[in-house]
This record gives sequence, structure tokens and C-alpha cells, in this order.
Amino acid sequence: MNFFPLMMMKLEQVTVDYVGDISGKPALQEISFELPKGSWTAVIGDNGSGKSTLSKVMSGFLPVSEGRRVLAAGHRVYAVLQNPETQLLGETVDEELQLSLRSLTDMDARDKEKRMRELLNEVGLSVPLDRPVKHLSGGQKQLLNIACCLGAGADPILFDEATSMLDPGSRKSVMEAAVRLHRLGTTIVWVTHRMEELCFAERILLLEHGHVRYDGETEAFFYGQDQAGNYDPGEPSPCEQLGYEPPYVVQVARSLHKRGYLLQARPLFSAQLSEEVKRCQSQ
Ligand SMILES: Nc1ncnc2c1ncn2[C@@H]1O[C@H](COP(=O)(O)OP(=O)(O)OP(=O)(O)O)[C@@H](O)[C@H]1O
Repeated sequence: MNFFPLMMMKLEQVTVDYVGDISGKPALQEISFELPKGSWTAVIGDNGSGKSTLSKVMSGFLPVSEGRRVLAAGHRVYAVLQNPETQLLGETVDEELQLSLRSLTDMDARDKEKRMRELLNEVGLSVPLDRPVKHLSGGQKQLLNIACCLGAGADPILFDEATSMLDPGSRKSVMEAAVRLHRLGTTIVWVTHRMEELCFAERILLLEHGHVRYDGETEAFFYGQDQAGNYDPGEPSPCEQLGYEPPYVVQVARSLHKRGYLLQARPLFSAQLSEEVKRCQSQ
């Protein structure tokens, strides 16, 4: 089988050992996984588990000590980082977007302006093109970063704690923009500490002391099932076994399951839970 029509990235037995790390243990130890094109993978782990190191390896910023990282030909990883300030170079929104469109040398100025407005629209950022970047809020700067990724045709995009400095409203806007990009087929890697953000991912990679401790589907992470595919709500889920608190929606659903209600439902979002409750009431 040809690997790369389907896969965006592959890590094979990747180990990273920082020179001068006093812990004496590698930051990443023999990590292997593949990222399918168009997938959404979330990476979680406690402080010091190796998330930032993994992000840097995936972005190509950090060489590996052992193993290898392979990226599909013709792609490069774009990152949206925690602090949007560190990524913006232009004085105005227009300048920033122009930078992302610089490869479109055949496009005339009017079409470029139209494209820039489309990009802002696609990420839900309604500001004029001549707005100075320094007058944008943190959330708006993050949306501008995402619009630039979109303009540059970025795939994959790695969001490294991209919402951690934002208020709830801005966090929601950034999530919505990422969801739109994913629907357009972009491969997303989402590094976070926030459990509710994991629900947008199809797959969870959980790091512990530089190892992958969990690699599986999001629903299975929060709800769990045995080898035969059977579900016992009395059994702790992988999320609970690994000492993480599930999002509130999952907690509510699990407690209903334990009382014998909605046993087939596996909601991850409040809208899904309320749909399931409505369905149950109408039966
Ligand atoms: N530049 C460095 N030099 C030496 N050791 C480092 C360096 N960067 C990270 N480490 C070590 O590598 C390990 C993993 O760190 P990393 O920053 O990747 O974890 P993390 O999961 O991102 O943590 P956090 O959630 O606190 O950001 C830690 O033991 C850390 O001390």
C-alpha cells in the first residue's frame, strides 16, 4: 500500500533526549504513531509529560535523538501557538494576510483583497483589513493566525494550547474556526489541557513521562468498553483510570447510564445529550 495518499505524518520510534536535562530520562521515548490525512487528533498529558516536545518534533522545529518523523511530500506543518503575539509579523490585518497569500503571484490586487475578506469571513473575524494588528484582542489575533493558515493552504495545522490565553467567548470562536478548517479537510493536531476540547477530536493521544499511555478513539476514551465491545457503565473508563476528570456532559451521561438510562448514548457535547434526553422522553 502507498502510505502517503492516506497519511499526513508518521513518527517511528521517536526518542528525544535533551542535552543537559537533569531528569536523566528522555522527554519522549520510542513514540510511534501515524496521522491520517484529514484527521483530528488531540494530545493531552500532565505538565512535563512531553507535549511541547512532541509538538516541536511534529512541527519540525526539534530534531529527534532516535527514530524518524516523516511528513507527506509537499506539506509543511503550520502551528498556532499559545501566545498569538509571537506569530504575527504584519502591522495590519491586510499585511498579515498578504504574507500568507504571497505564493499566489498570479492573483491581481482586487482578487487578493476579495480572497482576504473571504478568509476573515471563513474564520468568523469581522474586522476591516486596515485594522492595526495591535488593536486586535488576543482571540481576534488567534483567528487572524488561523485565517493566515487557511490562506497559505496549511495542512496539517498544529494548535499548541492555542486557547489557553483566551476568554470563553474567544475560545469558542477559535474552536469553531478549527472545526470549519477540519470540515474543509485539514488535518488537525490539538494539544491541550482542557478536557472539553478533547471532544472535538476523533482520536486521543495521552502522554505520560514521555510515553504514549493511551492512543484511541475519543468516545472509547471517555466511555470505555471491553475487548468484545461491551459497555459496562460501572467500569471506570480509560479517562477515569488514567486519573483525568471527564467533561461535564460525559459525567452526566455516565451517571444516567449507571441508573439504567440512555444506555446506547455516548454524547460528548451538551446538544447531543439534550437530543438523547428528548428522544428518550418521546419513546
Ligand atoms: N529545552 C529543554 N532542555 C532540557 N530539558 C527540557 C527542555 N524542554 C523540556 N525539557 C524536559 O523535557 C520534559 C518534557 O517537557 P515538555 O515541555 O515537553 O512537557 P509538557 O508536557 O509540554 O509540559 P507543560 O504542560 O508543562 O508545558 C520535561 O522533563 C522537561 O523538563
